[in-house]
Amino acid sequence: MFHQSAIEVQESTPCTTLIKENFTRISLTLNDGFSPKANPTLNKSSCYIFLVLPSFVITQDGPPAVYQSAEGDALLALNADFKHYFLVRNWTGLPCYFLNKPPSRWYGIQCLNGRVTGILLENMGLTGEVNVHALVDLTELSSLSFKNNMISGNLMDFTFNTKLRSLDLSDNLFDGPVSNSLLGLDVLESLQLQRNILTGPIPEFNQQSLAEFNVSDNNLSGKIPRTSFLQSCNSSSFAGNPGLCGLPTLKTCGSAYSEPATANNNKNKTIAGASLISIFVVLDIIGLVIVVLLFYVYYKKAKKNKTETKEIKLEEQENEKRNDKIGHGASRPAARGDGRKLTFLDGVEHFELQDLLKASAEGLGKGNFGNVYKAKLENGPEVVVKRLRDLRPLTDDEFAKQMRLIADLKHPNLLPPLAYHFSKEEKLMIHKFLANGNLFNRLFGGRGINRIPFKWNSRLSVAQTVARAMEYLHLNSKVQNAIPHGNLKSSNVLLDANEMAIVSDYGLASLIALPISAQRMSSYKCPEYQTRKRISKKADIWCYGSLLLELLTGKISTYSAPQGINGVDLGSWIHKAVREEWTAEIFDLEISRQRNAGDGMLRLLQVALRCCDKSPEKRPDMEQVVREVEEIRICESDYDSDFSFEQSVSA
Ligand SMILES: Nc1ncnc2c1ncn2[C@@H]1O[C@H](COP(=O)(O)OP(=O)(O)OP(=O)(O)O)[C@@H](O)[C@H]1O
Repeated sequence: MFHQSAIEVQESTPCTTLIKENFTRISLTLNDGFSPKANPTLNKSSCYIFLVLPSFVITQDGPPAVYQSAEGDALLALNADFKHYFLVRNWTGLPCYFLNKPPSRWYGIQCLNGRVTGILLENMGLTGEVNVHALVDLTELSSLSFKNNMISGNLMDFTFNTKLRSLDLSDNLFDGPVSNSLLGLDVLESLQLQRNILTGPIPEFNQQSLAEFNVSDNNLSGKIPRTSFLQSCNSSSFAGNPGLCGLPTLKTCGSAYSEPATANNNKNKTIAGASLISIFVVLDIIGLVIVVLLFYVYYKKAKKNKTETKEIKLEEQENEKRNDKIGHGASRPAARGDGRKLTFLDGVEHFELQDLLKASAEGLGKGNFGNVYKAKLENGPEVVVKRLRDLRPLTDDEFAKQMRLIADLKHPNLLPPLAYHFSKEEKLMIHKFLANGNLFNRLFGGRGINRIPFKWNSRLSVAQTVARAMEYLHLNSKVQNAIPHGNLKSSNVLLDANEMAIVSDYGLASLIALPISAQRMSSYKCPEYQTRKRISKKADIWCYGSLLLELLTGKISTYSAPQGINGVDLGSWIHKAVREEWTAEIFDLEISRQRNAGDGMLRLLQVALRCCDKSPEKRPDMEQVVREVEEIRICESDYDSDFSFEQSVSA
């Protein structure tokens, strides 16, 4: 039983203040969309607080529980770090509020008795840095998974999460050391930290509870501690950390990692040490002189940097003001200093960086490597400006060389860069603007009543032109140490005014640091990279096959799904469909109804499946692919009729 009373809140009364001042423990019953943190002041007409007495929530499936505002606040702070459009809309109201079924409506949050016990936010493309202290108030947390996102920053402090059993932060961009606070988690059963950018030594994990442990593919270094738990792990748990040594890996450690001294050799060391004291005194003096010198140099440098930072800030403010003046919401690229110039790859200066900054700009989207803007130059063309971030450290010359190599690839179905800008603060690529959008949107966007059908002939033509462009790249690319395209997917196939496919975003793999390209580029999603960390130009072929599967099925593939959208593992799905003989459902209805399309669709499907073969060696090369897709004839008539499957798919 509980009693309700309602008080009307004065206009502009901060709800949090009211709660704190009047009641020690209260529960709130409010409309969705309320969050004490997000809406500290509520409107008089919309804010009624129903006090629930006694002061705890009666849960329907457990003992009474107190609403933990600190837990709610901790989750909202996480939400603010991620700024994920879905979570921002979904995490409203109160988490773990049990008066209504289902008990928790916050996506990814598990609750028990009104407390947060689990956070499962996997494969969502989450970005941002999580505060190190983000979890201190989530003391009932038993499982946490941020698996396969793009979260960066140091690992969190887990000191207060003593009930944590399962922690999965794999496939992210966490850097810095493995937190020692993990050693205090006595019930931890599974720790998955693989495929991040963690550095430093492995702490001495030895909890009895631990059953699963993986820190592979980071940048960890030093000798693996000789605790019984770590020594019982398989060497694959440590693989892909070039700096790690000692058992269970096969890499022996050099003398720098020798065992701690025993009592016996301590004695010897003491004797030898006495004779070395005088040497150390001399070395100390030399060291002191070096330290003083270093301080002096550092001080001079810091002073210089401070002046430079101030200059940059002033310049950015100036740019922002200028953008405001011409009324553009998007924060656009700023550039400064000596590098205040654009380099045109055809050798002719068409406009200046300043013209670009003055032009009216419109955000086109946020790619995996930075924001993309359309800029309309005064009396000039419309261009696309791509701000590149997360590049590996490159000199001016290295960047210029890669740009030149990319620009030298000339084919009617490739979109070369027009110009670039390289400075310490900003790396930009400029392309011609193509007005008809990209293949991803053409295939999957606007599937409503007003949709203009994307007919078989157009799809086949896209398949053929993309194949030709890819063949050219494979035969001519000289971009160093990288697969020729590296990021082929439907959003990187643009359409010109005649729906002709133009392939973009090629050759960038050489500019991006490996852990980042492995996270974000479509070619790294191929099976051989997922299982064995192997990558070759055959990954491009796999991407091409995956693109064909999207064209044929009208379904979004996991390999190209943008952040926040779930795709389908199309290769497995089709094999299942073939096995279970419901082949007619494989093809997108928009094309399967078309007369004469059947034979061509089946042949293209066979090419696609061979390109997607799990074994890279069995995939055809691009020349062979071009021959096969060009043999498929464009239909003379492109009208709809019932198409029945007389042939079976032999995959
Ligand atoms: N030259 C262009 N003309 C028209 N639209 C473009 C052009 N270049 C990019 N776009 C559009 O801008 C958006 C962002 O492009 P971008 O290539 O950065 O991101 P993405 O393809 O989603 O991911 P990735 O960074 O992995 O390539 C996409 O919708 C893309 O189609």
